[in-house]
Amino acid sequence: MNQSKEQRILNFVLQNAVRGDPCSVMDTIDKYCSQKEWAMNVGCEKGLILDKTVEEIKPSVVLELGTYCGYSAIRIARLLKAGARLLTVEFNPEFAAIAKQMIEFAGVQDKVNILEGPSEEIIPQLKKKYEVDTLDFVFLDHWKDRYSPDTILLQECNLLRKGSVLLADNVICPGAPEFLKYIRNNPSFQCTNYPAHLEYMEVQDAMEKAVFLG
Ligand SMILES: O=c1[nH]cnc2c(O)c(F)c(-c3ccc(F)cc3)c(-c3ccc(F)cc3)c12
Ligand SMILES: [Mg+2]
Repeated sequence: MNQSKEQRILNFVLQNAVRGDPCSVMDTIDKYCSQKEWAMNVGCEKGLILDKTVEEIKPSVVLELGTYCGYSAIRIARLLKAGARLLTVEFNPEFAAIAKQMIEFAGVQDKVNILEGPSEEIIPQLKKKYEVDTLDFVFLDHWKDRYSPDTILLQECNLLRKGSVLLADNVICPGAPEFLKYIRNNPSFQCTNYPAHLEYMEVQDAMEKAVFLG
């Protein structure tokens, strides 16, 4: 049975990156996806915006929606302080299996917990099943139509506290107009837009940061 693109990306990393070196894994994925096969990793330009946000917040508990191959999970986990943890949600079991291997190869598995399933089912379980009190940082990178319902769900589940930061990928390409309308018109959020480019392409994209004001 021929391999998936995601399996090819993993194999390229296993053969070319340095085990236990997160930057080497990120660089190797970026190399493969810019030179051989495009894939929807956040990439290096938007990845820098993600890095700066994580470094600014110094979060203890992070939620990522949309693991894919684990690129941004590795990107975030490498910056987390001792004892801090990343919960990353992926509904596609093939992607989750690839991400698990990618995260282990990078050596950040002790900081990362991959939760397989739809975000709308997992978010309500975070407090009781995953012992989360509140989230310091949420990276939305799953499916644009889920951005606003999941943001509402996070609030309903009391998972946000004053100062919790949301960062959403792809608000221009493919675009999340409903989310932008919701979050920018909501007095409980302070929004900032970060123009960038679609990963590995010369196409406009942007990330939106939203700080929960409580
Ligand atoms: O779905 C996504 N989740 C997270 N990040 C994504 C991302 O960073 C992307 F760049 C794209 C993208 C954008 C433009 C394009 F042409 C192809 C894919 C997608 C995406 C959008 C529509 C789909 F039908 C499938 C994938 C996603
Ligand atoms: Mg994305």
